[in-house]
Amino acid sequence: MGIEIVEPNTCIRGCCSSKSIPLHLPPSSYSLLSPIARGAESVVYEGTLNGKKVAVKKPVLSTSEDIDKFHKELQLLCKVDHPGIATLIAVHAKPPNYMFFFEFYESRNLAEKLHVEEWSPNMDQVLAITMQLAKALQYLHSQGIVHRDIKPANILLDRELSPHLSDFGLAAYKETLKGVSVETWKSSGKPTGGFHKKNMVGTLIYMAPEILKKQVHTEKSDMYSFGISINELLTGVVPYTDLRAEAQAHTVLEMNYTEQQLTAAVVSDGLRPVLAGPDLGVPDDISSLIKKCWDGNPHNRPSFNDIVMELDSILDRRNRTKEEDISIEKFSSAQIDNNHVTETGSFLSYQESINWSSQGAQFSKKASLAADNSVTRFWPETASVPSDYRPTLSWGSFATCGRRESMEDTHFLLPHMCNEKDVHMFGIFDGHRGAAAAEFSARALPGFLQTFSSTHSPNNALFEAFVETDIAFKNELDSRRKIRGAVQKDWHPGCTAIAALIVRDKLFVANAGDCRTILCRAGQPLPLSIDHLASRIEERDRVTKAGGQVKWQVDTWRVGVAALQVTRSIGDDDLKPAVTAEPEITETLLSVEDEYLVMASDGLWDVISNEEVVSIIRDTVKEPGMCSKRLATEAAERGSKDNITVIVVFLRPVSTAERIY
Ligand SMILES: Nc1ncnc2c1ncn2[C@@H]1O[C@H](COP(=O)(O)OP(=O)(O)OP(=O)(O)O)[C@@H](O)[C@H]1O
Ligand SMILES: [Mn+2]
Ligand SMILES: [Mn+2]
Repeated sequence: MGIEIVEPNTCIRGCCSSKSIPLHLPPSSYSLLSPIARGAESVVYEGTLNGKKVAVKKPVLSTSEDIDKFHKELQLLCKVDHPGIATLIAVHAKPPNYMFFFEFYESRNLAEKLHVEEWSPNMDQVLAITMQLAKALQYLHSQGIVHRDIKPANILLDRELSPHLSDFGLAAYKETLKGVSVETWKSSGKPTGGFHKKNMVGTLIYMAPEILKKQVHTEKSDMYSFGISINELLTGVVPYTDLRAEAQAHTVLEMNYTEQQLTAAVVSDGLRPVLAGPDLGVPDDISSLIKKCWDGNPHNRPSFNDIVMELDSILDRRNRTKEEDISIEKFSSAQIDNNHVTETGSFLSYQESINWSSQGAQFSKKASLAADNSVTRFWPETASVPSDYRPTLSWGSFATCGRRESMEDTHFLLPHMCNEKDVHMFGIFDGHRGAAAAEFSARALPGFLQTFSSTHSPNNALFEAFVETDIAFKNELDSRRKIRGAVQKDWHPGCTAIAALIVRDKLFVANAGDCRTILCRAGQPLPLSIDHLASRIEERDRVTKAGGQVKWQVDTWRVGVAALQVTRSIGDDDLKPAVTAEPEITETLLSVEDEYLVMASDGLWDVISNEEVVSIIRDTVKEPGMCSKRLATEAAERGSKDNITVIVVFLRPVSTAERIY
């Protein structure tokens, strides 16, 4: 890229040097644009270097130990060069600015790709990624380097979706690890915490049992994390938050465990995530390779030389059977074509075949197309004194139909909405009289919000988005009602809805119905919505004034002939306008005291109080998906009879130490 290497090309201490990577940059050659990730140990920016888009990793350096760490990471990065490893282009290794400049990888990290975008790769893509990673690790190990933090969040994908291993913050030379063991440490007499922080590195769910047992970290632990990560790639679920639990693993997977219990289960009971198997179309040879990688005994795990060889022969076998398949396919598709004409009409009835999600998505698409025409951004920064505070988000969700036969809850997760780095939105919809309204709204509402973002304040945009979603759904139903037999005339599906919108340091929660959002602030739950139930006097009055009927029926106050318990909703057009779609909205200024948000459908709040939610999370691995699952499972155990959907959004970075214990 034509950056001149200024001799001597060494760091200021002289411990790092490189022939090809410039270690000194003229300040005019680079600039930092916006931050794209805030980790526990660094901030990663999008930036430019000599006009080229790059990722700039700027470690947080507060102690001299941190600076040692920077030099250690740099020494390693100067040594490695492999297509499966994130490419270091240049470095600024002089005080006060310590920065790594990396090739920019456009398609995010694998964790976001799988769990935020909900990407489901096909088997060819999985195998290509697995092979490239295995080769990168084979190379690293051949150089005597152990990575120690292999996990999907540290696997970056380029445009072609090829993986590049990144984050050498914990990597080390094999021989330097040999000196550290529980024995040598014990004699030094330091408190236990120090040992854990320094040596129990990585993220709990990817950690090999020997590390959890506080034995020494060897290169064999990389194979373990590799196995867990590839299994996650195949199943698409975060380890131990799996719905597809097999009977034998089920007891522990009920999520009734704390970090310590999970550790104990992994170490002593040999607990592992549910293995990707034939039900997902995963061939046996791949399943058994994963099993070998996560064997409890490090000596039984294959080396990366073995793994690459095994993958080679798996790919080989696959290519051969593919050739056979193609000839079979040609034959059978010809047959289907012949039958096609006679078969029409024998499919599902029309009513069943309406896909309400995609109807909603169409509205969303139309709305966003309209919004794209204006160049305006989402609520651009105004002149009025904005605070510097920006929450650092991580999010996860869990949804289960619980004891019900069908699932009528839906939700959406839209962090960094429309590529706005400081605008995020999350929502839950709890359907009744069918799932149609919930399915429609989860897709339509974000699109409407977007349309109003250029003309309305966040408050008003949320309000209008709820109202417009309700109108769009009614129109959609009405037009179906005109087609004979399309939908039943007396069918009036509805849903409650809650949406949380974060715009920089402000949080807006809009609610219609009995989903609920709480904020954990300085360890205490702060409710951000009030349930709209007919049992509330104000709501009962409002409904009656608007022409609705509220009666005590069976066990509680209910609205109309439909006997609805909630007094606000989207849909329910037989009860409009009394049961309004107009939300109540709260506005909260966020600050460092704010820890996380919990949003959930009434299936959770029926049996768990706000305070209990906070104390359960206190006791759970600080991973939002796990917290969500733990809460939902707890609610199910306590006898909740409803569908349960939970979203947890952390607002502060969770340090590596907290993630472990
Ligand atoms: N070269 C890159 N191109 C695009 N995105 C990147 C790049 N490097 C890092 N990122 C983004 O920044 C995130 C954090 O990077 P990295 O893991 O190197 O930082 P960290 O501070 O060590 O984080 P952690 O909290 O995981 O220890 C990555 O998960 C990825 O989303
Ligand atoms: Mn990382
Ligand atoms: Mn790191």
